[in-house]
Amino acid sequence: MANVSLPHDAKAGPTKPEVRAVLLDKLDLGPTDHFAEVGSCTGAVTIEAARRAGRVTALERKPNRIETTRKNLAANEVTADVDLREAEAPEGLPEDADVLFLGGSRNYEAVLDRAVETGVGRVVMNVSRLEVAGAAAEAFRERNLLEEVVQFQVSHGYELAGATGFDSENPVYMLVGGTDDVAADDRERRSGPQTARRPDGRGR
Ligand SMILES: C[S@@+](CC[C@H](N)C(=O)[O-])C[C@H]1O[C@@H](n2cnc3c(N)ncnc32)[C@H](O)[C@@H]1O
Repeated sequence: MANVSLPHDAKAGPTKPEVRAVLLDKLDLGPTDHFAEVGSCTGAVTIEAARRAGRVTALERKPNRIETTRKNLAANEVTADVDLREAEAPEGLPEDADVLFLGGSRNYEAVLDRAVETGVGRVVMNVSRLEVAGAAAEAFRERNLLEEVVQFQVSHGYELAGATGFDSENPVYMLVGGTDDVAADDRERRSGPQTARRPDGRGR
């Protein structure tokens, strides 16, 4: 993966590189895709998306953070047309997005409603708080958007008394779905269906 340079900081983010790697696999962006992002913040995801999609529309509600996105974007090489909007979604969302990423959770139900109305093919949301993850999974299900829930945690090794200890990052809940049946079929073929049950059939 090409490096992302983030010389400018924001109070939240950036989405960590390992999380971005999984996210990019789920977003499955191609050169004809219009990617929309809610909560661009440091721009780490915006930059990665702008190297893969044809167009990017990135929204951020906080003026200082959209400025951070802008500066970090300028410090990196990207190929897409990028439109940065200071807006609180669902305000400012484009009508013709193919892929939507919610990195920020404010108004997420209204954002998902808009995704359904405008027929966004793939929708992915990252959540770090347990209660928000549960409510958001329910909101995806109610709108018939949910295909997969992925939960993972990254730990980084560090030198500990001549051996290796680990520092753990917060777990991430990634909700993956969309309105695009073809894309869903493709993903299912590649990675198997969402398992509501454990392979041993015990359903936990
Ligand atoms: C966890 S940060 C996202 C980090 C980002 N992916 C990165 O790599 O820097 C969440 C961001 O979403 C923004 N946000 C939350 N809800 C939003 C909404 N409805 N519209 C626009 N921005 C939103 C917050 O201001 C915050 O900057």
